Amino acid sequence: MRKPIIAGNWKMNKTASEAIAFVEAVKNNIPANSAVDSVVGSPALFLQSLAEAAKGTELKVSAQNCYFENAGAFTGENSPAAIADLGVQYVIIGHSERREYFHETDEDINKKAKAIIANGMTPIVCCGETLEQREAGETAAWIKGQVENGLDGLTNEQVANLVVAYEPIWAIGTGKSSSAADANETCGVVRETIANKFGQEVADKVRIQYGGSVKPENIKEYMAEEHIDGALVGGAALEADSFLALLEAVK
Ligand SMILES: O=C[C@H](O)COP(=O)(O)O
Repeated sequence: MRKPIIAGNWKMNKTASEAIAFVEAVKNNIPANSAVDSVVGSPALFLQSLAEAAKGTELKVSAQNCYFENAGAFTGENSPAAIADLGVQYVIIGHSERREYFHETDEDINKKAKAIIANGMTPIVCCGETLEQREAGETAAWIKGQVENGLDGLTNEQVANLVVAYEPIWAIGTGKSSSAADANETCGVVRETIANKFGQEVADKVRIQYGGSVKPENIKEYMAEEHIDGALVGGAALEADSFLALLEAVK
C-alpha cells in the first residue's frame, strides 16, 4: 500500500510573511500520524523559516529546485547540502516550467536527483508532455524517455523511495485538467517504465503524483485511480483553506 502524498507547489508566489502565515494556519491542522504525506513547496527564500516553523509537525517542506553540486563557484544557485541542512525533506525537480524557461535537461535532472538523495532528501521528479505531443500520440514515448533518463543510474532502493509527478503541460494552471482515466493511463506508463528498468517490486513501491489543475473538488477522482498516489498542486495549494481541503478530501 503506497502512502498518498499531496504536495503544494507555490511557484514564485508569496512574501515571507504570507508564507509563514500559511504554515502557521496549516501545521496544527494535520493530525499526528496522518495517513497522507503533506508537503509544501516554497521558494528558496523562505525555506529556512518554514522548516523551522513546521519542525515537529506533520507538514513537510520542499524546495522547488536546487543545483547538483554541494558547493563551488555557481553564482545564484542553491546547494542541496545547504537545503538539507535547513531541515527540508523534499525537492521538486524537472518541473516543466524549469525545463521550458531555464532550459533544464533530463541530464541535469538526473544529476540533481542523485545530489538530493545523497543529501538525505527525497526528489519529486516531474515529467509531462505538451499538447502537441499528446495530439501526435507521442505521450507514452516521451514520458518513458523522461523517466528513463531522469532516473538513470539510481539504485532500486533509491527509486522505490522517490516520487514521480506526472504533469501534462497543457493542464498546468489552465483549468483544463486531464481526465482521471487519461492521467491514470500515463501514470501507468511511468510505473511500467520503472518496472522495466528497476523491476516490478520497485515499481509497486514508487509513488506517482498527478498534477495539473487539481482542486479540492476533483482530487478524489484522481486518487481513486490505480496508479495515482497523490497530487502536485499549484493554484489550489496557495491558500491554507484550500490546501487543507485537499488533504481532507484524500484522507
Ligand atoms: O506544480 C504544480 C503544477 O504545475 C500544477 O499547477 P496547477 O495546479 O496550478 O495547475
